Amino acid sequence: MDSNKLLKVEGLYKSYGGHQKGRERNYAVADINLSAASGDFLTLLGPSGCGKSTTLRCIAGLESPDLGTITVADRVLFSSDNGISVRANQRGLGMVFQSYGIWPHMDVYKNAAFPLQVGEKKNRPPAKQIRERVERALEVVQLSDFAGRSATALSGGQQQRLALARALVMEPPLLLLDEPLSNLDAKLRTDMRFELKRLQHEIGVTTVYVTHDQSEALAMSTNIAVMSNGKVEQVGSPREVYGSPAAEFVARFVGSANLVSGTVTSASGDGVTVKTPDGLITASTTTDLAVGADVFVSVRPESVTLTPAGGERGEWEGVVDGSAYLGMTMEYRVKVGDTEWNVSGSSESPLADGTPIRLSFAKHGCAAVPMAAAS
Ligand SMILES: Nc1ncnc2c1ncn2[C@@H]1O[C@H](COP(=O)(O)OP(=O)(O)OP(=O)(O)O)[C@@H](O)[C@H]1O
Repeated sequence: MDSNKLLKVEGLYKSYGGHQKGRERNYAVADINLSAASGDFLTLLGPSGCGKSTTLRCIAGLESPDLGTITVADRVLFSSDNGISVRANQRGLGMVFQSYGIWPHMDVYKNAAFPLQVGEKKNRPPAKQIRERVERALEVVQLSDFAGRSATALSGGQQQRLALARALVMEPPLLLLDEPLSNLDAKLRTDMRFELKRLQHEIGVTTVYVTHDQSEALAMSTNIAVMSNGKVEQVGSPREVYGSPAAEFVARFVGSANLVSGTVTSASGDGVTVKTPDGLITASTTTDLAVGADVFVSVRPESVTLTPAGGERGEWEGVVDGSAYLGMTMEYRVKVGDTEWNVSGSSESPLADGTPIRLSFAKHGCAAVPMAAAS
């Protein structure tokens, strides 16, 4: 793994509830390998229970892993091989969780200053430095004008920013955020997405972010680790995991892709042709797929073009089975053979339900992934 990385998680395993002799250990996360370069925004994305929070809590020092190594800025925080386990409050990391943990009896300034004022007096920074750091953090999150206000008199978004300020006063090398936007209403959540990304970029603090919301992950991250069942399925840029999923789970979970099964009939470089019951389709792939391999082709709704069809039935012909007007775009349900497809199209000249149509595909929106053994 690259030694220039600010965060390195290697071979991380964590099980809960002890181990019963003779039974196979049940890992909440197993063999997690992750890294983040300085300034990266790494998101752990996956469905409930896949192990995102466990991974984050192991990095924070709130859980003790069974095995593995965790290094931040060349400092080993945990190593099962070397018996190292630095306590959470000694790791110097910034954390914000779903419940912001803001003290209701303190004003905004005192809340932000709190982490610098706890602990033994001899370890605290001098008062002048505390003041400067708190003022800087409140300025970054644009709460300077609220310093004297009671924390309970803040809106949800302002409380979220205060929690962030409190994590930033420590000037941590790494910021850990566990679903910090999940308590906000939909509109504020979208606003805070931009805000958080702007802040993170401005401060340049390396961030690990946990969410199950794929649009949040796509909008904010430099890298996304897609997790399922305690494992990392793929790590890549938002464009990579959305446009070139490497595994069936990723294709299903990220975006609302159509998955069509078929067999590879020709393979060249990074492209394959796949025979499906409804026709041939050309797709890109990031995995080595041989002729004869069973695959799924993931086709993004926006990569399909619908044109009215008539006369003889041929390849990739179907019927509009439902539609929804979404302003700029139309969302269509299209019946092709036995399958229902999701297709988005322009709302300028909408197609009526029951219209016979032909589907064509943009190759860059079609990605072939190996069929998972269990499916
Ligand atoms: N304290 C615990 N004791 C026992 N099992 C736990 C504990 N915490 C988590 N688990 C289990 O470990 C697995 C991973 O949980 P984790 O909270 O890491 O998932 P997650 O992806 O963060 O889910 P969510 O999005 O719902 O928070 C789950 O099966 C969960 O039930």
